[in-house]
Amino acid sequence: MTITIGFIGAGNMAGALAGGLLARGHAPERLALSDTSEQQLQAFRSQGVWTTQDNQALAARADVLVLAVKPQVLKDVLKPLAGIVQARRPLIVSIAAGIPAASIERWLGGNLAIVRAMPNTPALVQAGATGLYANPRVDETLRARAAEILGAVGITVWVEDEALIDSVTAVSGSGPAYFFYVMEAMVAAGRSLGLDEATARSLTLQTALGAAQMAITADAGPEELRRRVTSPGGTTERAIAALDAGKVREAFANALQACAARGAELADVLGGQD
Ligand SMILES: NC(=O)C1=CN([C@@H]2O[C@H](COP(=O)(O)OP(=O)(O)OC[C@H]3O[C@@H](n4cnc5c(N)ncnc54)[C@H](O)[C@@H]3O)[C@@H](O)[C@H]2O)C=CC1
Ligand SMILES: O=C(O)[C@@H]1CCC=N1
Repeated sequence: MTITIGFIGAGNMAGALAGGLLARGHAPERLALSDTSEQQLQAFRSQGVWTTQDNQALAARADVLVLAVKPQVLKDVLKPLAGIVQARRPLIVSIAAGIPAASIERWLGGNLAIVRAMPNTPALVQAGATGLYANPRVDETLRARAAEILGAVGITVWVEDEALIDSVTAVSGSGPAYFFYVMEAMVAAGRSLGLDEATARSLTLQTALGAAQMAITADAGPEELRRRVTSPGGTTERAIAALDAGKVREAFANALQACAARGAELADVLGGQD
């Protein structure tokens, strides 16, 4: 891509995405990052990426403007950029959880091509999963461009209903945290069964990796794969019965519901008028 991709906010997710683009061979001089914190920019500047603490200067050179600040500060970050954005008309790619495309468009002066993207932190190890939604002003070329940027760090899927971005957030955006939570619980349980920390940890993590690799490559879905582990009258059966008795499925349903609802709440609280 010969276009310049500019990131506003150079934190965890922007770092992962920019790192993925560099690893894919995107020219460093075609990347630009801005952040109020100079410390966040140093590592990228040393790789030849253009950096600034001035968001206006960043917006003045970006063909694609990736919004990677927290949802709580997005409005204040964008409003001063409306003039420069209206003059340059970059593709806007927002990774901010909850904030509707219409709010972003309004804060930036209207009539803009906007993609909402919901990536996740495994992007840091090129194993990300991103859901994408495009507003009606995004044509096929711009769709391909957005998918190429997010595709540098993992898989991408499109949703055609913006409300489904909150569902994507519930499954994959926040999803890594659920798996880490399960890992924490398994390590702790392994320790209480007499394993030392290092042993419980390495067995847990390798099992998570193996299960994910199997689930991605196998000829069968997770339910069948689970059945193949579960010998009738054996040990796994007892474990799954205990998980069912603990209503773990219901807990996951509630967790994802709460996550998606928080996305909608952020839209109401932070994305409202003005
Ligand atoms: N962390 C995650 O798992 C995911 C985060 N997101 C979204 O990505 C966005 C960024 O999240 P993280 O990277 O985790 O946060 P972060 O806190 O690591 O990065 C945000 C960066 O924005 C900078 N910043 C703050 N005010 C600024 C301003 N006025 N101008 C320029 N830079 C400014 C901060 O210094 C910081 O480096 C959020 O909107 C979040 O909803 C989306 C998917 C997953
Ligand atoms: O927790 C959050 O709000 C962000 C969005 C998805 C993952 N982290």
